[in-house]
Order: sequence, then structure tokens, then C-alpha cells
Amino acid sequence: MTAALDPGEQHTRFVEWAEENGVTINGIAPARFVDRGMGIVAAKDLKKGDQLVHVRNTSLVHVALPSIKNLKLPDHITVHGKLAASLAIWYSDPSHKDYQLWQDVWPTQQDFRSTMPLYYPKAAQDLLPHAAHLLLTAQQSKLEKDWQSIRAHVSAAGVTRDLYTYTWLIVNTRTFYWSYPDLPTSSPKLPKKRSRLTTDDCYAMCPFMDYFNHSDVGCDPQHDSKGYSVRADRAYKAGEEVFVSYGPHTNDFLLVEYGFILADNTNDAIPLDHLLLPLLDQDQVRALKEDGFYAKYTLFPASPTVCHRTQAVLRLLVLDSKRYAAFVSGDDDGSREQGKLNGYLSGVLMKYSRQIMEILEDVERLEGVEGDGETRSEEDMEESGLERTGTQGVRAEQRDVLLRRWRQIRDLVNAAVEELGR
Ligand SMILES: C[S@@+](CC[C@H](N)C(=O)[O-])C[C@H]1O[C@@H](n2cnc3c(N)ncnc32)[C@H](O)[C@@H]1O
Repeated sequence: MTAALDPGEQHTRFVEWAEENGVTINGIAPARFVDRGMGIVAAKDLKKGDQLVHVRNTSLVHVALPSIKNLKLPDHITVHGKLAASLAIWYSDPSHKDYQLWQDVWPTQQDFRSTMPLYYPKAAQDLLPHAAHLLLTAQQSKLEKDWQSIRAHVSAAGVTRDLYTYTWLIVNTRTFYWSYPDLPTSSPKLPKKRSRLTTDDCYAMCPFMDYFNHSDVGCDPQHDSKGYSVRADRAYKAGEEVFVSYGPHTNDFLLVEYGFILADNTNDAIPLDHLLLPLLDQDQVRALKEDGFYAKYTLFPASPTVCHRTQAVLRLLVLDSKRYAAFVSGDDDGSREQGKLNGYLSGVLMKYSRQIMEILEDVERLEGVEGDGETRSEEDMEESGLERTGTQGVRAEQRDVLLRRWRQIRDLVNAAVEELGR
């Protein structure tokens, strides 16, 4: 069991505030944990099914809240962007005290600089695994788009890009799915019909519930028109950390979206597109696209080692097009040639394993910095926003997580080679 450490006074003050503001807490408390910031600990023995926390719907923070509507932010910006702008406006206004005690218990910008790949120096970003790099690129353009559509509206309130990036990441790492019980009157930004609501619309922040850390097996937060709640998924002994599951995420996803990876993750997987797509000729690409089998090839840590789509593309790469067609149409389970295909995939993976060894050496060579790595003043970097990270040294935490992730990928690839050779 990891030691749960005393969280500090600001957390005691926040819990009192939360209890006075619609949060019911039963048998749990915030605590500090080594390497994952704050989390939730069982304050007494808990039984499976016990309700641990309930956050009243009126205590949630979402775009239908009157205090957000009153900010009169434009409706064309994303829900994520609007929430981040609201938090940033409140954060930079010393007279706005409504969420002061909640803000005081958030991770700091310095915490994010150590953990979130968005803040890594370019040299470290370039050494992210392929899947993580793609996710980071998408995240960067989402943030950039949100900032460009809101900057003119928030600059007068003193919100800098630096602060906006911080609150945007607070939203990114601390939101829950919320489907607005009273949708038609919720916000002009939202569709009136529930069927047209997308997951990008359904963001709500839940003060106190956002203390829970993630595990691949954990409690499953539930919501209804009355609010959000968490029940114990199993019995817990006093002092044990209680986790929720943020969803069935791979470690590359967790790294980019939340800034950490799990040592053991039953949902982990490695995409193979960057290894297999370059091997295809134009006719093969066309055939796969027509059949709906182009890309999304995945390697799993457990048997079966690869997905059905990978089995299909391997048939096109190794066998004739008739054997491929028989497999994708379901006329043939393709087991006759499986040995040949396994041998081919093994060769591709062994080559990748050698590349990974070189990448690991590159990660080990990354130049570290002591302390927090700040080499320039906030003012100097203000306008350059995330450019700031391009020239700074790499922090020990960043190098450490890259090494751990690449070692996981190496082990997964080597285990697959062994499995394919059986
Ligand atoms: C919803 S918050 C949870 C509370 C957070 N630990 C804090 O200090 O406020 C999500 C963040 O917690 C951290 N986190 C969550 N689960 C984790 C885990 N299993 N291991 C390490 N960090 C974790 C990550 O920094 C993530 O972005």
C-alpha cells in the first residue's frame, strides 16, 4: 500500500468549503501520494457499494452555469475553450472568490511543466512514442484554435496565453462527462436535441471528485439529474487509496492527456500503423480502403497479440489478393497460412525492437536540468506561450517517464515476437 501523506491545511479548508457547497463526503479524505500528487484515501474500512461522495448538480461547473453565461463569451468557441476561459478570468480576478479554495488545491503550473508533454522541450516531445506524438499534435492544435478564438475576449480581463494554457490543462485533466438534464435551456452553444449532443459538449468539473486518481480497475463515477457520485467498487481497508477509472485508456493516451502512465495497464496497446502502412503499395492501399481495413492496426499485450485488422493487412502483404479477399469476406478464417504471417510480422517487430533500443539511448542522452528548468522570466516568455519549452533543458521527470514508456513498448514488442514464434 502506498503511504497516504498529510495533505496540508489548504485541503482541510477546501473540504470544509466543499461540504458547505453541495458535496457529501462519506468515509474518504484527500491525501498526498508520492508521484501522483493528491488522491483519495479510505478514512475508514469501506464496504463494496458504499456511497463515498455525491456532488449536487448545482455544484458542478459547466457552460450552462449562470456565472459562466454572465461572462458573455462567444458561443462559437468549444465547451473546453469556454470553461478554460471562465476559469482563467476568475483566476486572474482577485475579487472573484467563489472558487478560490478549489483553485488553491489544484496542481500548479510547475507541476504541469514536469508532467504534461505539452510543456516538454521539443527534444523530449520528438522522442515521444508515435501514438503519443500524434495525440500531442492534435492537442496542440485544439489548444491553439481555442486560444485564437478567445484571446480577444479575455485579454482585457488580464488573461495571458500562459494562464489560459494552464486552465485549459486543468479542464483537460479534471473534467467529467455531463449530459445536461435540462438541455434545451442549458446554453445557446449546445444543441437543443439530446441526440445531437457530442462528447465534446459534455464537460463538467466536479469540485472534490476531481481528487480521485485513475486506475484501470477502479470505481465508476455515475451521474443523474441530481448530480455526480462515486460508490466503492470493492471493500477498502482504512488507509488504502481509492481510485476511479477515467476510461479504458492506453498509456500513450494517459501520458498526453493526463501526464502519467500506469506500471500495469490492462488497456494498454501499441498502434502498428507507422510500421505497416509504409510497406503497402498504392493498389494495396486502395483495396484496404475499399474494404474498410485501412489503418488502426494494433498490438496488444495479451493474446491474441494483434487485432483482426492487422491479420487482414498481413494477408495482403504476404499472400495473394485472393487469399486476402477470402479472409476479409469471412469465407476463410486464414489459419492455414498463419505461421507464414506470424514470421513476417515477427520480422517487422524485430526491426522495430532494434529501433527502440536506439531511441532508448537517445532518451538517456537527453540533457537534464536541475530544479524546475526555468531559464527565463515569465515576462520574457509571456507572448511566446508554448514556444518557451522548445529551448529549455529536459527535466528528470520527463526523461524518466519517456524511459519507462519506451521500456514498456520494448517489452511488449519482444513478448509479441516470442508469442508469434511459438
Ligand atoms: C483528476 S486529477 C486527480 C488529482 C490529482 N492527482 C491532483 O493532485 O489534484 C488527474 C491528475 O492526477 C494525476 N494522476 C491520476 N491518476 C494517476 C496515477 N494513477 N498515477 C499518477 N498520476 C495520476 C495526473 O497528474 C492527472 O492529470
